[in-house]
Amino acid sequence: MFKVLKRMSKKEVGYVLVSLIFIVSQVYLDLKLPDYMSKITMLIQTKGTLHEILKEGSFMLLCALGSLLAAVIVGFFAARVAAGLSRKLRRDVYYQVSEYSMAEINKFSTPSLITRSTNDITQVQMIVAMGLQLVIKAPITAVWAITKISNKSWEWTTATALAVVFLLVVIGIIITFAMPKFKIIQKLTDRLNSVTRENLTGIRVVRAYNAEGYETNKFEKANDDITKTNLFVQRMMAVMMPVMSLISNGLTLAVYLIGASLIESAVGIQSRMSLFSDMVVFTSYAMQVVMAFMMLTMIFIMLPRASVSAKRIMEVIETKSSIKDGTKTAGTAGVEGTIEFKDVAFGYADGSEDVIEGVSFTATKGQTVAFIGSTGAGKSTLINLIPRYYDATKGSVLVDGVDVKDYSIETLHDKIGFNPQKPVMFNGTIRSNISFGDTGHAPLTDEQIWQALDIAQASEFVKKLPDGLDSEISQGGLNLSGGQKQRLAIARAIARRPEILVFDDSFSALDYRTDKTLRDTLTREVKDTTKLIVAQRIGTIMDADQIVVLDRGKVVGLGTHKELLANNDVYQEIAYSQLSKEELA
Ligand SMILES: Nc1ncnc2c1ncn2[C@@H]1O[C@H](COP(=O)(O)OP(=O)(O)OP(=O)(O)O)[C@@H](O)[C@H]1O
Repeated sequence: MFKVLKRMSKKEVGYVLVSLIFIVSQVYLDLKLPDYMSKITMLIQTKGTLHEILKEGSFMLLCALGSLLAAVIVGFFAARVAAGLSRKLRRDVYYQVSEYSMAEINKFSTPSLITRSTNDITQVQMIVAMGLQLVIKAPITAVWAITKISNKSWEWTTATALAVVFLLVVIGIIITFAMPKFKIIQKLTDRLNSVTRENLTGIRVVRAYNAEGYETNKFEKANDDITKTNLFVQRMMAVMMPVMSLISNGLTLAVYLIGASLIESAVGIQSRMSLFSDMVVFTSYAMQVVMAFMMLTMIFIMLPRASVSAKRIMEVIETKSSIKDGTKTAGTAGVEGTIEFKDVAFGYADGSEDVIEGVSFTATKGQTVAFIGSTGAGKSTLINLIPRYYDATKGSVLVDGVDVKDYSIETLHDKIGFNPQKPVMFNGTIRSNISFGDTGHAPLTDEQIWQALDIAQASEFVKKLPDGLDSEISQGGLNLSGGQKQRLAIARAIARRPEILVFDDSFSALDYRTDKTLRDTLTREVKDTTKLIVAQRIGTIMDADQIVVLDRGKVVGLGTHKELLANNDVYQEIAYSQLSKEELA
């Protein structure tokens, strides 16, 4: 929690300090009220004039108004500090996560990162807003009120001390039982998010497989768990409030009982009067002490959950990306467009088995290099090493003759047009999706966008849309077909005008004819661009300059279609399972 608070800006610290002045004034004014009450009581008993009573009453009213004003000002500053801090935290989390490699994102999981940047930050915001008012006010009030009553009758003081002890016991019980529950609430929120997210993103599959019941059970379990935990905590709170009232009312009663016996045993009207006035004042102060402890209890209730949240936020902020940015902003002259893998190995987790081993090959400028292999052979993993979504654990990946680790990430990504296995579309228009991403080139003209769409075989369907390039694309491209999304994603990569184009199974949703036309157009129109193509279909890669055959993470064949068909068992097996001898010839 402390680490989170340290992230406050100087201005916010300034607000806290100013609030401090107003909090002290508020406590001072609140504790002044009983004095006026005492004076008014005395005046009434000693038959003071109406003018005198009104005068004291006006001061009392002014104090109350002053206290109210101070409370409003503190509330205003507290809200500003809390909102400012949470904005900063959201920003810090966002920027940190943007720098994460896939390894860190997988480590936290997407639903957890979403909970951390929303719900967890809200918890911290709430505790800061309330804490600023209560954490500072409660102890000041308690100490100040105690000093005010300590010189009165010891019987009354003892009664107050007993009430405080009771309060501490209640707080202790709450901390012991509720705190562990609060700690798990955030984890349960993560789970609920994860289950809901999975169900929503996979809704079509869920329906198609009549798996609503199964998914509902999963959701109900997550929902029940969080509800039970919340109920437990709320019940504790529900018991706590009446117990607190009981203690404070019991204290008032005790003060009056003690007062009655003290007054009875006092001699003379004057001393009785003074005792009565003391009793009224004491009750007020005692209430302030009890109130202060109640405020502290509120903090104790909220603090554990907020500190768990703060820890979860700091975990994200303090986790550094395993991908360290390099410094180079240019490749070696004369070898532009070259990609070289030198004895590369990679495993997903520390100590886990390598899913890629001893991979070596070179693709030169303008070449098309294809990767083929059975499911899980490591094709996607291999090409993910080029834009450094993961870093090779052994060997090196060179782009333009320079190790990818030595490039600044921005330079490296500017060289690559990467097309992941699942095409990703963003909320916006076709234009915004194609001209997505700053490449350092001038902004794309409509002509360039249409050219990219032409190459990607997407212009035909875009032209048919009523708003052409300005047609809306909904989040995730839900209003597009799988093939349309793939073509737009391919157009986006081409439009970047990169040195290297990487297609991870990007032609799978295209029919054979479109697949062939697209590849022919690519070869013709972007002939100087190096193309790396991962594919399942032999037809897609037959014309490649080089084909890398992968099997269980190892290169088991390297050559042209003809060479591999003649002498590579794995390639032959894949090829003959898809096409006839005549088609392959
Ligand atoms: N994020 C990940 N964490 C751990 N293991 C992974 C991860 N992604 C892939 N793997 C494992 O790495 C191996 C290679 O997977 P990869 O996705 O590279 O195969 P692929 O050849 O592209 O398969 P496909 O053709 O089905 O896409 C598989 O055994 C897979 O289980």
